[in-house]
Amino acid sequence: MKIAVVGTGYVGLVTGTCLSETGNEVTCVDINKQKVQMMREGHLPIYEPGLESLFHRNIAEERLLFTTELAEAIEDAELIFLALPTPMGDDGSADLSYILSASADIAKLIKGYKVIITKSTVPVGTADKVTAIIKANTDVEFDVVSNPEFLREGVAVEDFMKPERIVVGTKSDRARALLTQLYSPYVRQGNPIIFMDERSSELTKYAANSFLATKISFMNEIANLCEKLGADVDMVRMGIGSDSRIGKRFLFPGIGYGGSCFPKDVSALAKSADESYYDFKILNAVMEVNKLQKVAFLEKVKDYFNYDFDGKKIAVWGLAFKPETDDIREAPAIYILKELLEYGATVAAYDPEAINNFDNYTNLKISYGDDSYEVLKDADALLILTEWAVFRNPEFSKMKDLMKQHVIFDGRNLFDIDTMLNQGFTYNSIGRTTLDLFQKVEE
Ligand SMILES: NC(=O)C1=CN([C@@H]2O[C@H](COP(=O)(O)OP(=O)(O)OC[C@H]3O[C@@H](n4cnc5c(N)ncnc54)[C@H](O)[C@@H]3O)[C@@H](O)[C@H]2O)C=CC1
Ligand SMILES: O=C(O)[C@H]1O[C@H](OP(=O)(O)OP(=O)(O)OC[C@H]2O[C@@H](n3ccc(=O)[nH]c3=O)[C@H](O)[C@@H]2O)[C@H](O)[C@@H](O)[C@@H]1O
Repeated sequence: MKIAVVGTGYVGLVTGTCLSETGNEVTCVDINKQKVQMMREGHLPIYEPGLESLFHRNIAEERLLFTTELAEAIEDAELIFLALPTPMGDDGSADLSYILSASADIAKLIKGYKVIITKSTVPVGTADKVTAIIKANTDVEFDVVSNPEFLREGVAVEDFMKPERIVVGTKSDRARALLTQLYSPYVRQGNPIIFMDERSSELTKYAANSFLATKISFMNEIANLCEKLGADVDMVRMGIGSDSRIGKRFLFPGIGYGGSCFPKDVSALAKSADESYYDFKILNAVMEVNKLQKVAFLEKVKDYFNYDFDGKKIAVWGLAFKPETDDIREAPAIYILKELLEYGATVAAYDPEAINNFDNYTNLKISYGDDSYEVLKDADALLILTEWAVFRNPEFSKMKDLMKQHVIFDGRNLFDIDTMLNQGFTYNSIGRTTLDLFQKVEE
């Protein structure tokens, strides 16, 4: 099939590449000229495990092309995917301007039947808006389909190639047949393509992200309670996760969810509810808990140093909002590092992939190391903010040789508490240790 993908970010580039992998001819279009040039020269603009080999293979087979010209991308394509940003607007709702203006541009260019497919996360009613805009600009036949994407960064290729489900919102039989044909290679293991109306499909995406965010905020509150009650959240997590009605996944407490999606999507759903005069109480609590989680983590650090970071060096492991990505959008590290600098600390940070993005985006006056150990030299404490695999099994003796004070604040519960105490570290993690325990260790 001939396909156009509009927008080549984390979703568009993975979608385009994975659709070309099953033999489709895909042209990806982006307004960012530098990015398109880079991809034409065979370089990936993002770090995403497993993407590079597929990207090179399909470029070499001439099934994956890149352009800055919308007209060129959509000319022969029957299916046009919109993988454009839908960022959080000033009032917390989803900003649809990219989607609506691209739809108008597409409408002015199409000459024959097209299916315009929204992959971006968009509020309920967007398919209707896109349909109205296209209708106002062309007499050509078309269908608008909602096809939300559920991939996770870091495992995006695997998620796209073997999705647990594909959701398609359309009332058109013609579009349904085309999408069934397109996606059949991806559901050979029997995972369903779930067809529904456009509005239900649009809401499914927000409901999924909001439910996962709710699980995380719930566990963060359980973790906070564990610290007050002297319980261990990892034990509680295993205890409840083995109940299949609850499930093991997305129960990890930490320093709050980040990324380009959960924060904006939970907010957008709450805003949609508001606009419909529905008070979605749970969502408001989910956002509030998330906002406070990183604040509470930092509060422990501030407490430990009596709010005085004069002459203190803080080492940081992890800047990305999660491991296996270079994405730093809404990463808790941004808030935490800004605050540490405000309080006068010197900060040295290491992340395997996200340093460039972090530095370009925040421009903070911190130093960056080439590896986990470099940043530890003379550090008064280490903060672990992202659970990259490379941090999981460090040489503790080497760490101690480098650090001035053997203090670790672990925002991702990477280590066993007894091991850390035996190694001689003052160790604080999420929902497992309390400041009281610190004091005991020091006595
Ligand atoms: N990042 C993720 O893991 C997931 C994101 N989504 C949703 O997918 C959508 C896209 O997200 P990302 O890929 O993360 O965004 P992104 O910000 O990484 O990429 C968007 C791309 O669109 C390009 N662009 C902007 N205006 C354009 C135009 N008029 N024509 C052509 N290209 C244009 C930008 O230059 C950029 O390359 C959002 O709605 C997001 O909520 C859904 C599932 C997963
Ligand atoms: O709509 C989207 O963009 C995507 O959002 C999330 O994917 P992603 O943001 O890539 O990452 P997740 O693995 O979901 O993690 C999100 C945040 O939650 C945090 N998290 C996750 C799981 C957990 O148990 N605890 C926890 O704190 C992570 O550290 C991270 O900051 C969803 O998992 C995807 O299904 C969805 O397609």
